[in-house]
Order: sequence, then structure tokens, then C-alpha cells
Amino acid sequence: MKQALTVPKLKAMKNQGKPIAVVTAYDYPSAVLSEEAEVDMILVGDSLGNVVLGYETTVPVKLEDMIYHTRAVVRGAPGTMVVTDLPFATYRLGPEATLRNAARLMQEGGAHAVKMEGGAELADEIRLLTSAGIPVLGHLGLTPQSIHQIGGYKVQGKSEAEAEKLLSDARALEQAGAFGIVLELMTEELSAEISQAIGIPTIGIGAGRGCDGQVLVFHDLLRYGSGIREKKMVKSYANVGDTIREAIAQYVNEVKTRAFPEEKHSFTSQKAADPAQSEMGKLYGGERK
Ligand SMILES: Nc1nc(=O)c2c([nH]1)NC[C@@H]1CN(c3ccc(C(=O)N[C@@H](CCC(=O)O)C(=O)O)cc3)CN21
Ligand SMILES: CC(C)C(=O)C(=O)O
Ligand SMILES: [Mg+2]
Repeated sequence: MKQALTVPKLKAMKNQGKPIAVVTAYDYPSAVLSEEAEVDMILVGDSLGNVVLGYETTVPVKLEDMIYHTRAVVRGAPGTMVVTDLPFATYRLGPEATLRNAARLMQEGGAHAVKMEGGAELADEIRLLTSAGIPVLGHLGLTPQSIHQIGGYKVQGKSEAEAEKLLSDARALEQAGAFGIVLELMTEELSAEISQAIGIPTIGIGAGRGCDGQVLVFHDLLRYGSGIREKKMVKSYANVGDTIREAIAQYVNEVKTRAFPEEKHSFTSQKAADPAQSEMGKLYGGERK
């Protein structure tokens, strides 16, 4: 079995200038295929609320959902580093409650690390978790769990004041012990500045070319879903949604026209093998062997 990447090795990749390739996965097949494709890390994102469970936002996603999906991912990718999102509000009731929730993602889910959205205000939580052996990945820029506060999925860090705040938040996360930071939906000037200013790797999504790695949502990368919206930040490397829809439509058509199943998909008894004796044999006039 392939050896999963470790936190120290991930940090070393930044120093060696080796880009880090991350994809989200939510279940057994997406994890198996991601590991076979040799991704450096799998993120069990709370985006599963959108792409797997059909919610409008990530806000309804529960800790139990994340544990359940992480278990399936870990079974599918036993040789890959798996990081799981702490979902909405599960790391906002103080360091102890955060530790309890993060520990469940690791003990019950099998995650190797956890991710949380936010800046300097999470320093105490990150210090406690890292001291307890729970690696923490930060997440700055667009923080989708705060969508009802922010009001929309908008590019972050465009003003000088916003950029300053994000840079100081990145420094605070590193200081508190985070092993890396996801930078979501910000200008590439800012993501490059942050990536140079800190010693831990940055993983970008919609943050341009300045980051130490990239992450994409599995369903966006593959156009896997019925209504995957075109987003500027996404590159789709396949169109699995169209492929699946066309395949299912063809199956439906073949059932309706009795083109499927054929003889080769069917099983026969010894009695049926003798056309004179079997109902099917009589029906097909001895055609069946
Ligand atoms: N399918 C999916 N992909 C994701 O990347 C993702 C989720 N779901 N759910 C949780 C969050 C929400 N995210 C989002 C949601 C919307 C935009 C978006 O509308 N992006 C626009 C830019 C908007 C602007 O110009 O201000 C784009 O075109 O990329 C980006 C990230 C990222 N995460
Ligand atoms: C977009 C990534 C970074 C994420 O947080 C998720 O998939 O939930
Ligand atoms: Mg997330």
C-alpha cells in the first residue's frame, strides 16, 4: 500500500517548491479513484452538503455527516492523507468543545487532520488541538460557512484593508500551529504575498497561481452532477455528468424496447437448456442453447 503523506513531508514540499495537489472526496469510489490518481491529500469538504446532499449552503452539514463520509473515504484511500472539515459552528464553542469535535473526526472518522474556517480568533483552538496531536489546516478568504454573514460568494482581499487583515490572519494561524492554510477566492496578488510571508504551505482554490498547492471540488473537476455551474475558478477535466445521464437514458430506452437484457445477460437451468422441456425454449422455438 502507498504511504500516506505526513504533515512534516507536506511542509517540506513547500520548501522544495513542489506543488501540492488536493481534491475533495466524499465516499468510497471518489476516494479510491483519487488515491489511484496519486493526489497528495484528500479533503473531505463540507461542500459535500452542496454536491452530495443537495443543500443550498454548507451550513446544514452536521459533525455526524462529516464522520460518516470520512469513514467511507478512509476505507477507499488508506494510503492517502485525509483532512476533514469541521462543519458549521462545531469549533466556535471554545477550545475544549472544539477538541472534542475534532477528536471525533479522527477517532470515529479516521481523519488525519481537520480544517476550520477563520482567522486570528481561532488561535486558542488551534493551539489546543495541535498540542493534542491534531493537525489543523486553516482556511481564509471566502469562508462559505459564513455565507449568511458575508451575503455572497465574492472575491476577497480586493481592498487594502481586507488584504492586510487576511495577511495578519495567515500569520496568526501559522503562529498558533496550523500546518497549512486553504486560501479561497482571493486575488492572486494577495495569495502570492501570503504564500511568501508564511512558512507553511498554502492550498488555493480560486486564488490564482501564487499558492503552494491547489484544491478542487471533485464534482466541479469532473462536472459530476446535474447542474454544475460554470465558475471562473474551476477547470473541469471531464464531463462525467453528461456521460452518466446519457448512459442511464440509453439503459431506460433499452428496457422499454426490450433490447436489454439479452441472452448473454441471462441464466438458464439444465431443464431450460432442453428447448423441448422449457417454457423459454418453447417460447423461443429452440433458439436458445
Ligand atoms: N461545488 C462546489 N464547489 C466549491 O468550490 C464549493 C462548494 N461547492 N461549496 C462550498 C464552497 C462554496 N464555494 C464557492 C461558491 C461559489 C463561488 C463563486 O461563485 N465563484 C465565482 C466568483 C464570484 C466573483 O467573481 O466574485 C467564480 O466564477 O468563480 C466560489 C466558491 C467553494 N466551495
Ligand atoms: C473548497 C474546499 C476548500 C472546502 O472547504 C470544501 O470542499 O468544503
Ligand atoms: Mg469546506
